[in-house]
Amino acid sequence: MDRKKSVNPDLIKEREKCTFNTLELTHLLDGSATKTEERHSREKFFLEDPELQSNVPLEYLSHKEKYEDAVRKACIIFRKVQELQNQGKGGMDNFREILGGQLGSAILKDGNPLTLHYVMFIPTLMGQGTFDQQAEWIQRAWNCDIIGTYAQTELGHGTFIRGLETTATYDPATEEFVLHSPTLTSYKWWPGGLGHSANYAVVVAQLYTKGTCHGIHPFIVQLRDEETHEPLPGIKIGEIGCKLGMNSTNNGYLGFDNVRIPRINMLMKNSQVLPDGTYVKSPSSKLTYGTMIFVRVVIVQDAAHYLRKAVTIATRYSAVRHQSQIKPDAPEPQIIDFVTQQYKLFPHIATYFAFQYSASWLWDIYNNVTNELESGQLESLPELHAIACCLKAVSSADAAQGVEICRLACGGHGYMTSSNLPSTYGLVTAMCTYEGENTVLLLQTSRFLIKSWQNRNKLDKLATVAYLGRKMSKSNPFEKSVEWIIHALQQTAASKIELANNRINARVRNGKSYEDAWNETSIELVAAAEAHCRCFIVTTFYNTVNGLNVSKELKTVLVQLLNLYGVYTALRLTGDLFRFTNITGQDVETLQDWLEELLALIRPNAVGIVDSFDIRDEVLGSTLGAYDGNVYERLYEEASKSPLNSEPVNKSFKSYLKPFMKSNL
Ligand SMILES: CCCCCCCCCCCCCCCCCCCCCCCC(=O)SCCNC(=O)CCNC(=O)[C@H](O)C(C)(C)COP(=O)(O)OP(=O)(O)OC[C@H]1O[C@@H](n2cnc3c(N)ncnc32)[C@H](O)[C@@H]1OP(=O)(O)O
Ligand SMILES: Cc1cc2nc3c(=O)[nH]c(=O)nc-3n(C[C@H](O)[C@H](O)[C@H](O)COP(=O)(O)OP(=O)(O)OC[C@H]3O[C@@H](n4cnc5c(N)ncnc54)[C@H](O)[C@@H]3O)c2cc1C
Repeated sequence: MDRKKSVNPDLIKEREKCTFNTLELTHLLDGSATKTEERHSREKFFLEDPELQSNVPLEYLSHKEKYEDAVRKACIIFRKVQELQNQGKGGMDNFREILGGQLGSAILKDGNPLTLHYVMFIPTLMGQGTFDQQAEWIQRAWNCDIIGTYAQTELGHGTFIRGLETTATYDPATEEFVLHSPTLTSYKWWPGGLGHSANYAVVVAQLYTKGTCHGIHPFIVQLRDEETHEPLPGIKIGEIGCKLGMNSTNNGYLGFDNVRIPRINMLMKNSQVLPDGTYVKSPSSKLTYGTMIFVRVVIVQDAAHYLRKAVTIATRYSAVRHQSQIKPDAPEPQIIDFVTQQYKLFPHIATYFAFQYSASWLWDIYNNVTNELESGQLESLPELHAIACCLKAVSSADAAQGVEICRLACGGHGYMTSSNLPSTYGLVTAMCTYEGENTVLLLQTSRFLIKSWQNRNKLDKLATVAYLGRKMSKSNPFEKSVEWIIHALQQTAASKIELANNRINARVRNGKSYEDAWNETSIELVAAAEAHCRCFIVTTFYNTVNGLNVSKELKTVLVQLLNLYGVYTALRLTGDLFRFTNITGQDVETLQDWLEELLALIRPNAVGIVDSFDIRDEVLGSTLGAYDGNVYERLYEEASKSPLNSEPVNKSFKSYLKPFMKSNL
């Protein structure tokens, strides 16, 4: 971070007030001082590369130019990643940062056309391919001799993947599969990089052999000539057009007209088609869905990273922006001194920590369960699926809302693209839809919760739902503590699950089918899954902070953030607490007082906390959030980049305005 330039005096004062060592927190969040150093050197390596600089702000480029610039940069980025990997530097961290919201979105502000190659194509080859298939494909993919994507969603179906229409029909005479798109709605639609970047794809299609449909399976399909990049015969391919955000990701469409691929291109780790067409079943049909779990897991971390960028921008801006008056005749205060402003910002700072700790927990569990699956143990898969679904849903939804609140907290200047908040919102809100639409994912979690509730006496091995098996008391006396909040959230989640279960049963007793009863109860089921997830996030935050070995000063701040997240969550669910715990109106006032106390306690450290995130100015990419706080100079400088300002009079004056003004005389 360049700290030499003149820094806004308000930010200097804020930094002097900070009561803890910001570097200690930076190291804690990175994992260690060495990890921080590695990150700095990685950032320098990428961000100071002259080939990765942009002269013209992205917004002023056409759709085509944006794509072409993104491909150019993506190639440079991944050449550099390969360089680092070859030097044995960084491993997985390089991918995490360059593909995710931290470093990746600094260089490719509106998405990376090669992300899917790394985040879904290679992981699917690894997770679904046999050893032979891995040997054949992974090295080529890894070297980027081929570029792939993950083509699952179709025009007609994204959520209900059992309803996909693309067919892969086995022909034993030639030992080939014939891929076909029988309808317009069966065209693949959405895959990142599919439009013009990828030449291969993992295509998810309905497998037919010996006249029987065996459901959806993944196939490796070549789409374009490896030399000329021309689409292969029978392949109809293109880009789907402009979107709310992510306009450089080259999302594409794809149709097949009886395209033949060799038998060995079906990914056969879990189920196989033998040369004579005999189908060998997978130990679990859900193993085909493995890549989706992986991506949901990494999205939680990504959502946290985008949120911390947004709160850094809005908090620094709020410290340098002066507006209005709190007392007559007093100077205009920093807007961060308005308690409503603190309420907009600080709970989202705390939320970042909450998501970060849940994301780390989830990543570890994901790796454990993946190892178990490798050795044929499938027992933990449903719990992993359930917790990954709700964490992906809640973290993406809250991060999107948090980014939008940060934008609003920056007033008019937050609406400028140069604040980087609109584009960050575009990237984050997409997460609510991709990799499983959030409502749908919460319903997946509630499926697991209902089953867990029905088996609540046998839950000892299931960590995330263990509380359902404990006797909980509605009369647990109120205390101003996170322990009480966790207990209240458990009570709430358990009661909501129980109620939803009872409502389904009642509907079934009244003659409804289980499926209709489920649909009629689905508002409550979603609410139950959300309550369960929020309870999990607070509990994980609590367990993590309690287990940390840090200085007293830093611990104090982390406990304040934990308390703030807890009380903020509890107050968002006040109605539920009245229904399911013995809380009184007086207790809610106590919680409200506590929230306000915490905002005041966090206020002197707010800038220090976001400084500890140690996000370089280039990564923030914001006129409002830079370390030096020179907001107005940056806004003015950015305005000068508008192509309209390159000439004093635009030609439209002569063509339209002047004749129009004259004709009005
Ligand atoms: C060396 C290699 C280098 C590579 C390194 C890479 C490193 C990366 C680092 C990280 C970088 C961080 C950056 C992140 C950036 C992320 C950017 C990503 C961009 C992504 C773009 C998005 C891509 C996509 O959107 S792809 C398409 C995704 N599509 C979906 O998600 C579809 C959603 N629908 C479904 O999942 C299903 O259809 C579902 C679940 C809704 C219903 O399925 P189905 O009808 O079959 O099931 P049910 O009948 O409802 O249930 C049956 C049963 O199965 C259980 N189940 C369902 N799903 C799963 C699962 N996934 N796993 C396990 N079990 C599952 C379900 O619960 C039921 O169980 P029961 O017991 O019967 O109740
Ligand atoms: C930016 C972006 C990138 C993407 N990248 C890829 C990619 O690389 N590869 C790929 O294959 N796909 C990709 N997708 C597709 C994405 O995975 C799907 O859009 C997503 O899974 C949602 O499916 P859908 O669009 O069919 O929504 P729908 O299912 O049609 O959702 C519409 C509404 O219906 C509701 N709904 C649907 N089913 C149910 C249900 N069972 N119960 C209750 N409500 C329901 C939803 O809650 C939602 O409100 C991408 C999408 C986006 C936006």
